[in-house]
Amino acid sequence: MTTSDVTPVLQARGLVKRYGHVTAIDGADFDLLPGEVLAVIGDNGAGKTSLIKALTGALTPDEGEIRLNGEPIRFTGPQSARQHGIETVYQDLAVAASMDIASNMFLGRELRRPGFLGSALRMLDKKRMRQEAAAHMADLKIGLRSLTQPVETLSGGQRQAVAVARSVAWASSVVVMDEPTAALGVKESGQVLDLIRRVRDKGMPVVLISHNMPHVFEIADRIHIHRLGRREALIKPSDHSMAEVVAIMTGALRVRDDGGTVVADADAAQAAGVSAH
Ligand SMILES: Nc1ncnc2c1ncn2[C@@H]1O[C@H](COP(=O)(O)OP(=O)(O)OP(=O)(O)O)[C@@H](O)[C@H]1O
Repeated sequence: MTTSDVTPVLQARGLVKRYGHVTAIDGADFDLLPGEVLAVIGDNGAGKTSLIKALTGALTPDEGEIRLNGEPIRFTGPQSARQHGIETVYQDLAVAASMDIASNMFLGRELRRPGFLGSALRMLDKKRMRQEAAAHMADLKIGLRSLTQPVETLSGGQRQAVAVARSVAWASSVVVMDEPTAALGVKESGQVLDLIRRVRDKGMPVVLISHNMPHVFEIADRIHIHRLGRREALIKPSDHSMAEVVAIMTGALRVRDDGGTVVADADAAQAAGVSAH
């Protein structure tokens, strides 16, 4: 079976978003296949954030179509995307620092005690939240000593693991991660990359926005290269060198339909030390 036979989990065609005279998304396409880690890369200002916002309901595109599991869909906001199983892990490690790990897993989706205690007195079912949080952590092989520990006592990598586990627990279709290793050291980044692999191996497709080319090459099944508001290329890391990918991202090389490259800007290609093939 080729990739063209598979229905993408999340797909976009011809997305456009204008802010006054600035066109942040300029006819962008997007395809995320089941079970893959798709890296989204591009220069500063290329429009990655805007594209991801459109795909996660945080902005409404002016034009174009989004499909979820083959069905056209319109998100009315981030909540609507979440209801459709799309969870986003934001760059700023969006966790409530003073709350414990289990409470963070259920932030905004707290479980109430059964019966009157929950429905009338709104009492939380802390025991069940801890049990379920522990099960999710174990499922992703995240080793944390105690789930009653406040998140502020965790390392950056552990916090990121909590944020990832939370989104995986609630996602039924897609997990989007915005620069998940940006704030982390080498060892912690490695642990988060391992975690992303485990998420993928559970069958959950991951969209990974990253500026870190070694991380992208280490973990991505395919790379969506964004340039000037649209998808410039969709490639496999095994088919291209890192220098080529950077050259495609900056416009020095262009990808042909057969996957080869042509020089689009001779000076820039020479400066980047790449040639067409
Ligand atoms: N709310 C907004 N109002 C006006 N212009 C915007 C807005 N959001 C984005 N833009 C513009 O759209 C373009 C794309 O921005 P976007 O943040 O999507 O790029 P990016 O690839 O994510 O960049 P970076 O990697 O630097 O975060 C930029 O020129 C930006 O200034």
